[in-house]
Amino acid sequence: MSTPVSTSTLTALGGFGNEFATEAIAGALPQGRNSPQRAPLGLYPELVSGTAFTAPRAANRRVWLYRRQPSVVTGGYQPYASPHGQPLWTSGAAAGVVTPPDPLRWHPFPLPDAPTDFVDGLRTVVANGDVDAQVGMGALIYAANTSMTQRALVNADGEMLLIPQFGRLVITTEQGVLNVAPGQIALLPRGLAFKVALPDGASRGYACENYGAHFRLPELGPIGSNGLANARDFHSPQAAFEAENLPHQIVKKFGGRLWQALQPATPFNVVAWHGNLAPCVYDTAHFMTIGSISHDHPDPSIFTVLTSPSDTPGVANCDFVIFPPRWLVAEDTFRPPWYHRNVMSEFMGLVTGEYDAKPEGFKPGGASLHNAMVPHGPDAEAFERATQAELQPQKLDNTLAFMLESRLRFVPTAWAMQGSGTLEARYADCWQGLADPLQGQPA
Ligand SMILES: O=C(O)Cc1cc(O)ccc1O
Ligand SMILES: [Fe+2]
Repeated sequence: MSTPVSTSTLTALGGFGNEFATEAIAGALPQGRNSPQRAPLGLYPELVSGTAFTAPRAANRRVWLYRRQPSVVTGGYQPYASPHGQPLWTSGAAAGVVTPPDPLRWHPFPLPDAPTDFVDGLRTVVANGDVDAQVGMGALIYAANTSMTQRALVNADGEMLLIPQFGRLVITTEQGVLNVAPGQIALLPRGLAFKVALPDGASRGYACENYGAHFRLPELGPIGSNGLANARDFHSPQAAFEAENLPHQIVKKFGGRLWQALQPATPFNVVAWHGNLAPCVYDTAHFMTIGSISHDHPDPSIFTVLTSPSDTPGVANCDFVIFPPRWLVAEDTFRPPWYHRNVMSEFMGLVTGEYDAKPEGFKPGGASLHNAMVPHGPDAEAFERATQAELQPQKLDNTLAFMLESRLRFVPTAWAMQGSGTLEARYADCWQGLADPLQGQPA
């Protein structure tokens, strides 16, 4: 059942993947059946299936919408062309360039000069898999300065995880309104219409377009029944619809391409809904972080917020992992990440502050890529600092980095490698200062 919870801005529904029931007009939700002969208020029932009808009950996700007009009224689509064009939101491995076996890092991505909204401000940085196979994901950056007003986005290719880096987002969805600030994340189901307003003006952040299985909370194993991201801290909106029924352009991502249609009425016309497929917001400040209280640096899987599984148990299509403020107390331990090579591929971004493995070179609004088996770890400066430090309890504060980790190698786009102008030319040099301690000693 849905539990109403109060936040400062709205009364939201607490829980992850819960069976919620919400109505913007009392009595709008049918009782005892999903599709009565005549639904209350004459509304149209519409079912959105986020999983196959026959998916196991524990994984099954769907929502019933009760709306003023069903979404079939949108009508026909044309290929999308905005005033500025949007060829830079590409999908899957096939749309990328040849992937070098080097570690890659990007300076903060630029903000637009011209008026640019969320849709036109999206850029694919790296991607893997294939939208039609429902496998893989894209890691994107958005940089925008204009609110979407009479324009909505529908992504049929994947769910979208938004990670604002600066500037708040107000996201109007078919199922209600989400307020998202940096430090928080939003998860928007595949196929849901939404539009993004920017109350602070300019705004930048990261997006994960997940073509694969729904993000879910990870298993907790020996951690037990509490911890990491707790289900109750995810908030879905109450049903809300736009009173002003204005025409909207619908931009649809479908099969790796963008399409547009003009409909005479708003798609944000859902008066009531019930189900377990819903957009939600999560504040990373609520993450219950676990770490070593003896010695050694644990695997970063302890920081998993959400995971999109693949067909192989334990091998993720995508893990969304955060590095939040936390205490370091491990004794006789090299505290930053170890030097490593990983069969999984790692894309990282920084929302705020410093990341302990790269205190200087990795900047908020930038990104890094360490693909499968690409060696990486602390830069020479971080190594020097960590090996010399007196190991007092230390608070890593005012910081938030994240990682999108995937079983599939990430392929950078031409925009990431050239167009953005932000690829660091000599990232790998950050390790050149790592001296050989046996240099000069007799063999
Ligand atoms: O490479 C990185 O910075 C991410 C990372 C962090 C960590 O604590 C352990 C392994 C790992 O890949
Ligand atoms: Fe790593």
